[in-house]
Amino acid sequence: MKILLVDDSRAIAMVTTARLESYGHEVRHAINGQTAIDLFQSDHFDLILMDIEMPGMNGFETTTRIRAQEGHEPWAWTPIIFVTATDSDTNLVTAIEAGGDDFISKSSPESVLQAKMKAMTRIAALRARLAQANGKLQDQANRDGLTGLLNRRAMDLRVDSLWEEAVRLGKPFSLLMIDVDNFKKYNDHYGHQAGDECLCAVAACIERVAVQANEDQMAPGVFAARYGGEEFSLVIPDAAAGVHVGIAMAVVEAIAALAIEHTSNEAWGVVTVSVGAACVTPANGLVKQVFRLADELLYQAKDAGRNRHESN
Ligand SMILES: Nc1nc2c(ncn2[C@@H]2O[C@H](COP(=O)(O)OP(=O)(O)OP(=O)(O)O)[C@@H](O)[C@H]2O)c(=O)[nH]1
Repeated sequence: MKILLVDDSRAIAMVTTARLESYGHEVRHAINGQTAIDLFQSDHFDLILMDIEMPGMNGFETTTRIRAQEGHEPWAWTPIIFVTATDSDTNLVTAIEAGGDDFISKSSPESVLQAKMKAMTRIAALRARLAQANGKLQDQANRDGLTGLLNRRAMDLRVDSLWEEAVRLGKPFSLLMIDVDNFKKYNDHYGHQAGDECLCAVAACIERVAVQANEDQMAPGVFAARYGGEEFSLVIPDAAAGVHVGIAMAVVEAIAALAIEHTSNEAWGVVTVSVGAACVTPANGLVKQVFRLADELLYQAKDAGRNRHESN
């Protein structure tokens, strides 16, 4: 385990560190409460061993502050064991109230410290697995099950905060609505399963355009999402005026270049998309107006014959 040892006595800290290292743990020492908080902010620990009596900020207050910091992160909980010379019931109650998990006396035999470390190692391993599982679940909740792109809910959440920032800083904000042309006919002709595969290929292609635009520094932070059905979005949070037009053009060309056969998309014979590309600069008003504008432009692209983009 990686342990943060908080103790105002260098001599005691040296002895404890040597013991813990001999059990195979990695130890960082904080000489006071503030240093402990600073280290906690900049590093990750599996366990904190916290002295109670320290000059200035004592162990209880340090713990309360650490817990307050953890409160900002869902699922974060670092076990804290108080280590003290005064092994009183009052100390135990205060320790738990302050957010501690256990209590050990400085006079405890080595075997007790060793046993507690074993128990904490198990908890640390469990926490790591839980954090990993939660991360995976969180990611799954944000992804569209078919295409793997961000889903509508995750996109809306991101758009809300990006829009707020763009309005606050007076930055441009662009949005592309991308719709597969004559997709009902594709399903009718090739079947629903083939339709699903086609949507996956289209999604991957849109994602590639987004990654490329990011890598080229053309549109930092651009991301793709499945808006719903056969409709996708590209959100461009901050790009120079006109960049949305270039990206819209790139999407239209890249999808046609996939050359996925679609005989009922008569003018082209392959799968194509239409794109409505809206840019508001500087961002102002409500974000739903940008969606409405992108939708209007998309319908103009459909009316004008499909396999094209319309931009403002
Ligand atoms: N295979 C498959 N089809 C889907 C999925 N989601 C939506 N669709 C189909 O997408 C089709 C969309 O049809 P329409 O809204 O009529 O649009 P369109 O045929 O693409 O015509 P235009 O948009 O005018 O070019 C419908 O047939 C939906 O069933 C999906 O996840 N998988």
